[in-house]
Amino acid sequence: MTARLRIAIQKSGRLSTESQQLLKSCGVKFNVNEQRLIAHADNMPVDILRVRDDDIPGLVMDGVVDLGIVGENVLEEEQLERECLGNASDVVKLRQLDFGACRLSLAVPTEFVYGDASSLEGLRIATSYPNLLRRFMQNKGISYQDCQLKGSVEVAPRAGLADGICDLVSTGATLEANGLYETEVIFRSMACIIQSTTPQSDAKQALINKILSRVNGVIRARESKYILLHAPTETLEQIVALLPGAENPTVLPLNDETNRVAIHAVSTEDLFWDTMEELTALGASSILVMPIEKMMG
Ligand SMILES: Nc1ncnc2c1ncn2[C@@H]1O[C@H](COP(=O)(O)OP(=O)(O)OP(=O)(O)O)[C@@H](O)[C@H]1O
Ligand SMILES: O=P(O)(O)OC[C@H]1O[C@H](OP(=O)(O)OP(=O)(O)O)[C@H](O)[C@@H]1O
Ligand SMILES: [Mg+2]
Repeated sequence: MTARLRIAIQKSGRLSTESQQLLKSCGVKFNVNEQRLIAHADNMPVDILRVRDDDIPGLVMDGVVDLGIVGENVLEEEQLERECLGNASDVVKLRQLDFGACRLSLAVPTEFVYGDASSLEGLRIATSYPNLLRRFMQNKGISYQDCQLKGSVEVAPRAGLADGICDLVSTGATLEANGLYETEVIFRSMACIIQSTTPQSDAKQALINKILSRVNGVIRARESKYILLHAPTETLEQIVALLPGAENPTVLPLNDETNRVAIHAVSTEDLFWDTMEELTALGASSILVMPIEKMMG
């Protein structure tokens, strides 16, 4: 009997819904019970472990689970931490995913006059990412005082705990709400899927390859659109040139029309309103932009 593949995802937080959605889109059928930390897929030998995101890199590095979905920020921080302690920190990053975009940034109170990172020389910086912060400051040759907090880092300056912070930013709304401004990006991050370096049985590796190939297909499909339109033959070339990434569209005749054709194309990018307007100006009509559910080959 094949041992079940174990995949760790965040239990609840910024990555949990999209991690579950991604696996479901790859055909892994499971139901999450809020009380249970493990969900068994009923159509594949796959178990989903729902844990704190900070624990995911370690679980993969230690071979407790086979795959994990986690932010690159958390992965990099854990790798630096383990390297610092002289512990093994190997994982294989299978691919970056298309969600969880954020950046780890330095930020200071609005009234702080910031020139460059050396403005923080000798000051206290609050962070949940002490290793990423240390690497950045060491590379710049700047010394500072470390104030490690697990959460609510943004309130540290106002609470008198620190002079600046190093924390995750996406829209910047949290910084603004706390009277801080972003001064320096030290790490850019997306969610990623990682694999343990522990050798797998052939059956398990085949299942990992299958899931990865489906992940690739799901993400390619999400990044693509199926476009249908009618075009005058005389502006056909200009119209095709406007369709992003659609090098070889299908061109079909229209019933009872000699000077207009139908174009079917897969575009690797979304078609924005501006392009739609340019297409119409070139005589295109009946323009349909449709989502693609799956892609392969
Ligand atoms: N504002 C954001 N926008 C997008 N992605 C984010 C944002 N903040 C964090 N992330 C990404 O999502 C991951 C999880 O963020 P979240 O805030 O849910 O973590 P957490 O509070 O540490 O959760 P846990 O309880 O699992 O430890 C982060 O490590 C980062 O990769
Ligand atoms: O720039 P913004 O769009 O405001 O996002 C940044 C905030 O998002 C994350 O926290 P989250 O809201 O996930 O809550 P948490 O602090 O409980 O993890 C992060 O830790 C920041 O606090
Ligand atoms: Mg966490």
